[in-house]
Amino acid sequence: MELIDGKKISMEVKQEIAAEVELIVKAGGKTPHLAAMIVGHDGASETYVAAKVKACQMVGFKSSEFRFEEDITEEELLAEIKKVNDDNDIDGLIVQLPLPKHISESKVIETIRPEKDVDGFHPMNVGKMVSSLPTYLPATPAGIVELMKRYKIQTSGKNCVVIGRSNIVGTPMSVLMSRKAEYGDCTVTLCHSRTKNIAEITRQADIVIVALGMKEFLTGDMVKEGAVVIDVGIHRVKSDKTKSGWKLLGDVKFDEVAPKASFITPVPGGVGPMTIVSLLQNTLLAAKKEIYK
Ligand SMILES: Nc1nc(=O)c2c([nH]1)NC[C@@H]1CN(c3ccc(C(=O)N[C@@H](CCC(=O)O)C(=O)O)cc3)C=[N+]21
Repeated sequence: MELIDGKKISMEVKQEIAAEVELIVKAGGKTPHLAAMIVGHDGASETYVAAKVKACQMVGFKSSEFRFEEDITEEELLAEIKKVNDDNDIDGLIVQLPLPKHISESKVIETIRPEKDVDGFHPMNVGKMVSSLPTYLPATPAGIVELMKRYKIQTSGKNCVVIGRSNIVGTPMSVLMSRKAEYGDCTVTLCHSRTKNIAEITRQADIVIVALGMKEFLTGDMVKEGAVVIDVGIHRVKSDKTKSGWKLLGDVKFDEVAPKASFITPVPGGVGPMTIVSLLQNTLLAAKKEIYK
């Protein structure tokens, strides 16, 4: 079993991005600028946005945070997004999800200009992805692909099972793994809450990508010997064994699955750090105007 070290790979990619930013700035180009909007005071969102700000600093990007109270109206939030759309200094914008119930996520996503949608959530960019056109790939799936590429994991012709059909992970992940591109080329099965006999399906998988948001869902008996296992889940649970009193668990029962896996991502230190790196990569593409000229 080999552990896929997302922390280490994310550092390597950040160094590559930093080197490129340095060249761009030396040549008189624009410093890439990523903006994040966050509504309310959710703990996990705070951690994530703080990590994003730190990552921007590491690679030499400018970053901005826009914070709003839980009771901001949808109209007000959309107006704020339009301001960022028109701000020529800002290359990329992400609006931290989930949003309070009175705000429509799809309206928010559709208000972000596709040129600045570095999450890759706008229907225009989703459509381009599905059509194999150049676009910003959704951050988590793109990070997973980057990890598997760097560990030289062969995917062509393999059986890939994705568990979870969210717009931000499961659905785009299944698209990326199935398409005929320089990576992917798998036979993909997308499982979800209505799937029958899920263990029977996952036992056929050469690659299992688990993104359903249920703590320790994938158990040892559900995977075959030698499978590649990618854990997208992140759950904070109480623990009396750690200094902070908390620990993180994934969607995979790590201790049972790891001994059977050929490669496996840990939580933390697997997929999470790569999500942030993908946002940086997309922001660099946005600053260079490589997707939308
Ligand atoms: N518009 C939007 N875009 C997102 O990309 C987005 C979002 N909303 N909402 C929430 C999810 C979640 N997400 C994570 C990113 C990094 C870590 C990460 O760095 N995790 C560390 C641990 C961090 C910790 O200690 O909590 C790790 O796994 O090693 C986790 C989760 C991005 N998301």
